[in-house]
Amino acid sequence: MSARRFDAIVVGAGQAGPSLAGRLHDAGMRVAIVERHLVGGTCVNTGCKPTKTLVASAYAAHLARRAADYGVAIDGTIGIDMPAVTRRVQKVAIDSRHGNEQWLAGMTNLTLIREHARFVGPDTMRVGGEEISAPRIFLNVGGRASIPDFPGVDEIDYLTNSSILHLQEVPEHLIVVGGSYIGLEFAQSYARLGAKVTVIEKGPRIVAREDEDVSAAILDILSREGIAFRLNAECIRFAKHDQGIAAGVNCTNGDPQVIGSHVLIAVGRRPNTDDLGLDAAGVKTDERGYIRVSDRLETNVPGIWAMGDCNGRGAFTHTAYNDFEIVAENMLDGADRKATDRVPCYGLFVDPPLGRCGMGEAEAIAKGHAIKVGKRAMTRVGRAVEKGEALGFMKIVVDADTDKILGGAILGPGGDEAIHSILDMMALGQTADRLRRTVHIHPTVAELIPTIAGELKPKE
Ligand SMILES: Cc1cc2nc3c(=O)[nH]c(=O)nc-3n(C[C@H](O)[C@H](O)[C@H](O)COP(=O)(O)OP(=O)(O)OC[C@H]3O[C@@H](n4cnc5c(N)ncnc54)[C@H](O)[C@@H]3O)c2cc1C
Ligand SMILES: NC(=O)c1ccc[n+]([C@@H]2O[C@H](COP(=O)([O-])OP(=O)(O)OC[C@H]3O[C@@H](n4cnc5c(N)ncnc54)[C@H](O)[C@@H]3O)[C@@H](O)[C@H]2O)c1
Repeated sequence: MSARRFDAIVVGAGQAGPSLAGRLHDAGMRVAIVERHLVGGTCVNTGCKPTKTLVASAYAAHLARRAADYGVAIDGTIGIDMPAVTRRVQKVAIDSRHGNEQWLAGMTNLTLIREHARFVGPDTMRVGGEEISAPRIFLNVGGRASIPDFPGVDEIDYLTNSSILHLQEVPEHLIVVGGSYIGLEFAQSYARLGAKVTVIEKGPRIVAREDEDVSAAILDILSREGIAFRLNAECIRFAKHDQGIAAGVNCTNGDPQVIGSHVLIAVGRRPNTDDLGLDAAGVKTDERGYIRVSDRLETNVPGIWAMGDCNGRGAFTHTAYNDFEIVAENMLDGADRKATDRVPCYGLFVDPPLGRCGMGEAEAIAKGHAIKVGKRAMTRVGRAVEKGEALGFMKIVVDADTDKILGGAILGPGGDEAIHSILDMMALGQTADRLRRTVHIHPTVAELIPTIAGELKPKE
């Protein structure tokens, strides 16, 4: 069988693939983009967009219940129309997906192939009943929920980040396994929509990649909203129960178990590289299946690149998109961009949100930095107080020897936005003293960032 020839093949229409396909197309190439499921990938269909839409509905419910705090009288009870919440969540995802599809359809020299792609050689892939080949292949295959082999897991109907977004009813008692980014966003959303929620986390604290003060503050905020936490939950196991599902949380002490109506498993992601035929192309992965890439995102096989979650260099939409920029500019504009150039950054969209950039205190110390830290509680941030949302804190971590900013964390109203004022200074390699001398708008949460940059204290 002779393969249909293209100038470039992009596998996966997630967060890097379509943008790259667009640039290659505009550069005059004949491009195939292969997508086996939904255009837009995880972020658009089952990740960022629908979850942040759900978070917004949950916030509205929360604020409505707090109306009296603001002197607003609501006559009657606050009800949740879950089918309407889900319709809204799905509409935002579907509109975005359709937008992406229309954009791709508008490219005359681009072919969207709705099939699973698998290598049969270093420049050839099987897609459905045909083979296609190109001198350049770009992998943007993303990842999926990892479902460990918990005892009993096959006997229950569990939810993932994908299926939970279609619920038509508020769960009576949602058990969330995994106390990290995915688990906590859903836990708070469903609690605010009226579910009883228990988070089961095997580690001693939630969001363990964060500094301890961040984990503790988020635990406090979520606990105050009535979410129950079972930490140090070793040997998680499941069984059917008269009232739904029983989750065993501690094998050593026998019985302790949580009985819930629904279980969401959110214990991490795994890359979609196991069914890509990478061996046929000779592309190497690490022991967890992430495709090994150089800083320029080239695999070990010339002519094959890997972008986004599947290369293990980032796990976010903005890192996937930045991967596209790196590959496109290096190839088409003669640039020399690298994944190592970017300052790590992300949000955790519980309410109030956490904005993060660079290193935390623990990481900075572990990497050998002597550090200074500036920190301020949201109770001392005017805008947070005025909004009636004075929860959390902000902090900045600075190298004590060079005064260079190493990282920041803002947990509080607008923390996901305000963090960019620290992030941009870091991207420009600036010092805390330079940040201290900037003037920020009053009254904002970001207004106090120069102030904390001027109140740094040495930290052991
Ligand atoms: C619940 C949840 C919430 C999230 N929230 C945020 C957030 O707020 N902010 C943020 O930055 N990130 C968030 N993320 C992470 C973000 O969604 C991902 O980092 C991002 O989607 C990665 O993009 P990608 O292009 O690498 O992969 P994906 O978006 O996963 O796209 C990969 C595509 O490749 C396709 N594919 C895979 N294998 C093949 C094959 N062999 N042949 C053909 N097609 C294939 C898949 O069907 C998929 O469409 C969230 C993730 C989840 C799960
Ligand atoms: N706001 C965002 O940007 C956002 C939101 C959601 C997801 N994401 C991306 O998706 C990725 C995956 O998120 P996640 O929360 O699923 O995974 P994660 O890897 O961040 O956390 C998994 C959590 O589950 C716990 N865990 C692991 N195995 C367990 C077990 N057997 N039993 C109980 N608990 C267990 C871990 O200790 C950890 O707390 C994140 O790394 C992030 O990059 C980003």
